[in-house]
Amino acid sequence: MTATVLRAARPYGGDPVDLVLRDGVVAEVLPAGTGSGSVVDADGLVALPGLVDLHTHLREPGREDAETVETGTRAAALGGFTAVHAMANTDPVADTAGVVEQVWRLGREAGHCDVAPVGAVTVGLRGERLAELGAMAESAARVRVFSDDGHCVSDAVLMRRALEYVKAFDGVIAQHAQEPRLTEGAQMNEGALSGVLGLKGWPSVAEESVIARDILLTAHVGSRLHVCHVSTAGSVEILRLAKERGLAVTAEVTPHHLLLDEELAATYDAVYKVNPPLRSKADVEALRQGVADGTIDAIATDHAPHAGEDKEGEWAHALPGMLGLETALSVAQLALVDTGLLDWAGVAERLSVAPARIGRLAGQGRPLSVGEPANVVLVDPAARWTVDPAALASKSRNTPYAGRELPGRVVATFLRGRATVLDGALA
Ligand SMILES: NC(=O)N[C@@H](CC(=O)O)C(=O)O
Repeated sequence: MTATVLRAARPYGGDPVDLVLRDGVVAEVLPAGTGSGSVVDADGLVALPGLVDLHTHLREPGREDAETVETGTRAAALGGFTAVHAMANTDPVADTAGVVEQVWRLGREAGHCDVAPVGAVTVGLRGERLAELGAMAESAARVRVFSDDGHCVSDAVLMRRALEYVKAFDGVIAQHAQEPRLTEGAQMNEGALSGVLGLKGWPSVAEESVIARDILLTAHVGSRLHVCHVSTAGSVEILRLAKERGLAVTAEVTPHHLLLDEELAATYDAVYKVNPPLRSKADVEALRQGVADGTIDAIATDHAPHAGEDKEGEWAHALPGMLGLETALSVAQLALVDTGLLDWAGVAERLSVAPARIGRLAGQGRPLSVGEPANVVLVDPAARWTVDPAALASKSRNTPYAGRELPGRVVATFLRGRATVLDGALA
């Protein structure tokens, strides 16, 4: 097979080299300008391992009007991702081997990136009895991450059983930490602003109390817990304590919680309505620090496409959720790299290495060294682009960054040596 030479690419932002991709792996790492093969000019571009998303809503089956596996994974590749975890809150819910295999197969057929289906923890996400976790783990989809995302596994006995069950196949329970009674009817962050705007508040303690309980349960049964989209300073503090004790807990934060805050609710534009809600400026700062010091292991998009009618009209009636796949790397650069909190190696760790490790995805999140799978993204950190919702590959338009200029552009993405994106467009 002809080699592809990523000419003068800068792995992790370091010195330029020629990365030679052949037969699906990084075949050689040579002095810049010396590799031979089909050349991609990567001068000035940062090379990172292909990004891995722990939290993507692909909406298929059930809401193909908002997204499909094909359109969602296309958006993923354009965002620099070589693998995504597809959330289970589909219709039907991904709570059986049949549904997760269907999603996994659709991902293979689309071919834009690997799709790792997430299995539901409970049947129908109803929080009443465990789904067939073992059958999903043993299916062709090889499920390792289980989540009732959008719904919290609030029953302590069920949560304990789920944590115990997944130990058998090294699975992880990804908890959407939201105490249901404390968040009934909640619309935005609880605080002075929610009072002023007349929108029912979602208190931080609704998230923090579940995280604290789950950490204790995990420690008790000796299992693995992952906390989805952490959004408060208090959650970061609890996670920091748990990690100091060496507990097997990991956590993710979304790009939007690292950049946007609750003041956007004052627009009453439901594009800013999301679950968990945008928080205070102090929370945003604590989340950034948490990512920088490793308390938060991963950045995960929570890409949540919604059809136009579900986001129009009154805030209280709109569905929560924002697009994320095509802007994640740019937002990470803006919030973390350009602020000096993280270098490119840190970005690779949070957006590729850690999510692959947490999801137990073989062949993803690997170093850019000889013999490793050639999953690579090339990003131009000097580029600037203005987000045009109509130009996104996602089937939905609910980006919170419409009209906003962002730094950093994905130039190319390679999945096992094959270009899925070249010159910023689908290959
Ligand atoms: N994150 C979101 O705001 N929305 C999620 C589900 C959810 O977490 O409520 C979705 O599926 O749209």
